[in-house]
Amino acid sequence: MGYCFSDLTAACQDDWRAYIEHDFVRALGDGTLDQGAFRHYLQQDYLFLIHFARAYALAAYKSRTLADLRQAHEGLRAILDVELGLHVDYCRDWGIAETDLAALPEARATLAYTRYVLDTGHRGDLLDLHVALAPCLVGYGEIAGWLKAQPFTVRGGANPYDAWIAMYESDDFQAAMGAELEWLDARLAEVTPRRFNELVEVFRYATRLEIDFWQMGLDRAD
Ligand SMILES: Cc1ncc(CO)c(N)n1
Repeated sequence: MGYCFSDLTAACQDDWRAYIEHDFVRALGDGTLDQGAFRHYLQQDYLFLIHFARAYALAAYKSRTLADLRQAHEGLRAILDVELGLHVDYCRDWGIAETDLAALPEARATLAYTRYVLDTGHRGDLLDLHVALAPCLVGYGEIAGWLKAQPFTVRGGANPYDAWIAMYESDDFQAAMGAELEWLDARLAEVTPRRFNELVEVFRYATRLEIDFWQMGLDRAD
């Protein structure tokens, strides 16, 4: 006993690295990503963020303490007031209007990932739901840090994706990731080996679905 978040990534190391170091991420870093692929990703990410917000509403419903309820409320507020607002502005800069976003058909990879998270939350408890959400929040924070450390990463005006990287390396996003890690470490410290193995499976599926999400962008898959 006495698990922590890094035990989850260690238990699915190959999938975790394949997600963090995906070709989509590398091409964002060196600025060579196909712009049509990025636009497709941005559109699907709008739909993703709407379901991500719903998952925090589910976390509120699943909360047994006032502290957990407040945390879920803050997560939902941050997605609605900050992340989705930034996303809509950012899409506009890429020539995608908000009215177009609202009418988008959902790609299968978006559907699979978001509904997996919501289903995991419905059938499980708050910890299952947080573990299913961890690849999103912790993963993107780690991706920003990984890109920063890569020699091929181009920053500033020479990289059309610089603002995307900056969003996830921002103090706000990194602080949200830190708070989530703290919450997960406290809960994982108390689980049995059997429960930990169940959570590893949830984490592995969610990580694989994040890999599929990057690939969906690269392939412009519907
Ligand atoms: C698919 C996906 N995962 C994670 C994040 C980070 O919030 C995002 N915006 N999109």
